[in-house]
Amino acid sequence: MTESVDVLIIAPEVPRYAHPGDAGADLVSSEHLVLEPGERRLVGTGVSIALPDGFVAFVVPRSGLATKHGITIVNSPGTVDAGYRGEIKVTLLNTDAREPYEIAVGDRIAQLIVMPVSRATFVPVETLPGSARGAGGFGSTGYDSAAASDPTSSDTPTGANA
Ligand SMILES: O=c1ccn([C@H]2C[C@H](O)[C@@H](COP(=O)(O)OP(=O)(O)OP(=O)(O)O)O2)c(=O)[nH]1
Ligand SMILES: [Mg+2]
Repeated sequence: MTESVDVLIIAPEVPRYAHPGDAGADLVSSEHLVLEPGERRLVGTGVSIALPDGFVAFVVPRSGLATKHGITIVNSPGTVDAGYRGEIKVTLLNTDAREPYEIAVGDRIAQLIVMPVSRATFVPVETLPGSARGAGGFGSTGYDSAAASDPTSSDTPTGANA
């Protein structure tokens, strides 16, 4: 599916997909900066978009920057709402304990994933329907590959009448 997205160009270039079939279009830095170890900075991309209603764009890190230089995005995935018309910016963080990281204008610093999104209508209820998982989370299924939830576990309703 190729969605047409209006883009206001301030940056050196339109966000590009490196290869056919890539999910993320690269976002470039519109500024020169040096991220010191442990430093975070809001970095402009020079790009503003108008997503079709019913779509969202996620701002996510590039794996090469993460693996080789410890550069990540504090609020990954950053959420670009369909109604947003401001410049897309990226809150980069240098997680390297020792090395600063220099970014030049035009360097690809993040990637943008455009995808359909549904909006929920939240309906207040007294009790939620039961489920195999129930309220289990945060490591409730254990850690080793052999650990598995008990398939015979009963569905446990939650909420006021639990
Ligand atoms: O990484 C990001 C995340 C968000 N945004 C822009 C697009 C988004 O539509 C708007 C609001 O984002 P979010 O809702 O995450 O921020 P907030 O702190 O809740 O601000 P607001 O009160 O404006 O919603 O900021 C970015 O440019 N980059
Ligand atoms: Mg918000």
